[in-house]
Amino acid sequence: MDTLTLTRPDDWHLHLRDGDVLPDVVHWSAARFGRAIIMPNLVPPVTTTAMAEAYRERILAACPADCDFEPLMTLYLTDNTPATEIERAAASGIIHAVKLYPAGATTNADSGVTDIKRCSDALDAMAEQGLGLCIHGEVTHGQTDIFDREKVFLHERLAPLLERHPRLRVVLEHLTTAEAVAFVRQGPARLGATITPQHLLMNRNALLAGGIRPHHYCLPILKREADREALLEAATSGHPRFFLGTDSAPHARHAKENACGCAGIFTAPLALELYAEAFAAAGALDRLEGFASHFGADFYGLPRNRDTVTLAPESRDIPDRLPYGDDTVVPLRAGETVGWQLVDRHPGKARAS
Ligand SMILES: NC(=O)N[C@@H](CC(=O)O)C(=O)O
Ligand SMILES: [Zn+2]
Ligand SMILES: [Zn+2]
Repeated sequence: MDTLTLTRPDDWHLHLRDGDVLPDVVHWSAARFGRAIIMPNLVPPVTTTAMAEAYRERILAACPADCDFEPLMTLYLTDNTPATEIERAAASGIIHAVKLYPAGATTNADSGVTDIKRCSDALDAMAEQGLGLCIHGEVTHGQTDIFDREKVFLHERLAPLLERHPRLRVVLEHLTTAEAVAFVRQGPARLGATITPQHLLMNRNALLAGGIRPHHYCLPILKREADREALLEAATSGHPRFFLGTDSAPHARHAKENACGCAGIFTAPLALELYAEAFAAAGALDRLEGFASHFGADFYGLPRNRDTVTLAPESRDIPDRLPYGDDTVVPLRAGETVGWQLVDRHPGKARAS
């Protein structure tokens, strides 16, 4: 089979963490993607423009010397984010979205929003400034079944939010259900969505059948096979409001292999390769470039990348563990293989600006 050359893709949902693990994490993404939307759920969260600027500098310092990776920063929305902070963020030129974590919904979401109506001023300012809202779309009230949290969020939270803020651009992150796919399709042109490789390749059997697999635990949690099929259909459909967002989310090995293991799957070392696998299995490799390299940039109003990456359909072994500061991290497919290899990157040629 032939190699596959694509416009260099971007990752519209990425966790890089901070501190001594940063150099161990960022190079994987920088080798594959031109830009990435960097999630702000650090401890403490990135709630101000000044914090985002400092974090961006730390990311750039941790990048390999020859890379031209561009971190697109985000702000962490809280009940108290003032409209002035949104204006500062928009004026900074380095912040490209604001992230809504419903309080308690996921990893480091404790400072998230308790009631989105408290954020009306900030959301108005975002619509005014053209700054989009990225959403972890799950309700958090304890009684809602974990498998229903996304579905309930769509109708109880997202639909009213879109109505109250008719000019706000929204990205519903990491879709996991057929309901979410339908919601986005029926939604307005200002509603986009990202899809992860794990949700294209696995259903909840991969988490729970024949033993519990903590490295397959992420939020929103893996759903049924019918949901996976709907996601794969959406991703490979050529619909321009579905685009790539890996949600690569590293955690130290012991924090995952734990009686109370935390949520997040580390896919950065093989993320693009996993998408190629999913698209190849669907017979839709010709649709990968739109999903991975065009639609996200178009939605964010940014120029498409000019350079390319090349993948070959050759099996690559994935190590059991990878370095993670003083610790190790277990990537998806640890001790197994992925069916594609990154063979070449043609760097240097900048994006149109
Ligand atoms: N996806 C996850 O399971 N975890 C993410 C947070 C998130 O994106 O919800 C993380 O930061 O670890
Ligand atoms: Zn999330
Ligand atoms: Zn995430």
